[in-house]
Amino acid sequence: MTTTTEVAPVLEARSLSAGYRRVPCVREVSLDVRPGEIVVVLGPNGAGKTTTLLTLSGALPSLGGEVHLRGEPTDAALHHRVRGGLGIIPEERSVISRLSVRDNLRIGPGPVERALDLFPELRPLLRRRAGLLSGGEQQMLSTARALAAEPSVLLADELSLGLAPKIVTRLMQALRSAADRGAGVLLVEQHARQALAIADRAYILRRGSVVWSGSADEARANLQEIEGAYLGHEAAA
Ligand SMILES: Nc1ncnc2c1ncn2[C@@H]1O[C@H](COP(=O)(O)OP(=O)(O)OP(=O)(O)O)[C@@H](O)[C@H]1O
Repeated sequence: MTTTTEVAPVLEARSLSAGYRRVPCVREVSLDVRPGEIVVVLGPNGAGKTTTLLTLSGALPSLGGEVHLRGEPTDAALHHRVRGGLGIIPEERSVISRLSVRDNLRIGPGPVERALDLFPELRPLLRRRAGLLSGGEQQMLSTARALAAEPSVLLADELSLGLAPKIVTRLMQALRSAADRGAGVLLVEQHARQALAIADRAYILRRGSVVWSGSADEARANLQEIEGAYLGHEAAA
């Protein structure tokens, strides 16, 4: 894994506030992601992880602070950010059920062949309707589609949700490889262990604020304390 603190961030939140109907549930969050690293955002249900990711992507407008992409402040909408090199794997699998695997890849932002090189498991499934795939296969399709565009920044939300450990390992490996090829990856996860196994750094969000940040090594070494202090249910805080 690379230590990249001397490299300029590809993605930065500076005192970012975000929420719904003008009511912030994320307050003054600052974080950054550098090329070649995986940064994981951990936190209990309702901590504001998805809201932060959606606001970084441009899918939700910010309610304060700034988002910087490759050093430039931006308030562009999601599709502009995607054209500028941002990739997103949203929480709800973004495959189109009635289309074949091939057509789902065709409408993606990158070449179909590159997606298939990244996930050869999809080759025998090309003619199948995406709605008939297993959850793991659908997540591979979403991930392949996003990675085929070789994004310089990739945002992934709860990639592991409801999936078997073997598939999760496969997906995490694909993110690690993308980072090793130079992408900055921001991964939102509820399950700390598997995400920390491939991450370089971590932030913990609780009630809309960053309550801990450090290296993934540090987080792994203190996981029990961190889980006890920060990753319990919001209601129990
Ligand atoms: N579309 C929405 N409209 C209004 N409030 C919302 C909406 N989506 C989320 N919220 C609220 O915003 C807060 C933060 O939610 P968010 O989904 O960002 O948390 P999270 O950390 O991603 O949790 P989870 O792991 O459950 O997805 C919560 O209080 C949630 O109820």
